[in-house]
Amino acid sequence: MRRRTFAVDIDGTITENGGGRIHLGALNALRYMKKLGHNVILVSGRSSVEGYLLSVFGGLNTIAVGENGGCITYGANEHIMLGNKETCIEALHAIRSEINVVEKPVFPRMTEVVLERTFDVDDAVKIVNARKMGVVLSDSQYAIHINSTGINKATGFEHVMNKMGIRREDVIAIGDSATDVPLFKLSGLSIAVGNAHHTVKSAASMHVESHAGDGVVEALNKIAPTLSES
Ligand SMILES: O=C(O)COP(=O)(O)O
Ligand SMILES: [Mg+2]
Repeated sequence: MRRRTFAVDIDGTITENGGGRIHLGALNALRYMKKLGHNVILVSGRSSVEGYLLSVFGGLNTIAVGENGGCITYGANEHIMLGNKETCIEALHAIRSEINVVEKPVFPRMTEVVLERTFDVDDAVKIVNARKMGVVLSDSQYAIHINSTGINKATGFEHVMNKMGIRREDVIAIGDSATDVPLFKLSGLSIAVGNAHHTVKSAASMHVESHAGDGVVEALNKIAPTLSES
């Protein structure tokens, strides 16, 4: 059997709703993929520790890419950090001098700044680009992230691919928002769940009708016949 690697988003993908509750059918289906011998790795804008703990308790590969690609956790004391949080904080101050923004109450971040979705991202992008601040902003539909330039879910997941010798053609990405698009482009097969914006669906190789966790179950059922190919 050809081992595939599922790179799976969390919020809006393996959850039941915006509240973050895990869709047990989706988790069960992903755990079954792991049982078949495939890799299943969470790639999220959440902290890498949240993703790591979910991977442990969820029975997936005990690796997690968090902070929108800025931090990869391989174990309790093994964290790889990509990006410079100081630069992101400077950008926050620059944005805040012109726009009212609120930091989202999330678990501590090592490499990025996370904001509530209470402002127009494009307005903030104009501010940081005009000042050439070396950051990128992205909206996961759950939060707005300020990461160092060049840091996104693809760069974070590439660290895992290099460490594990995973080929792009063997990666299957599943996600729901703009922050998953870099991962889609990196993957041999990418799947957008039904609640994804049409621009996200267009960036994926396929999309399903069902939303979030139900969409993950639908997607895995759809591609199951191809997974047994060598
Ligand atoms: O943006 C976040 O913090 C979480 O969102 P994600 O799991 O969909 O990447
Ligand atoms: Mg998401």
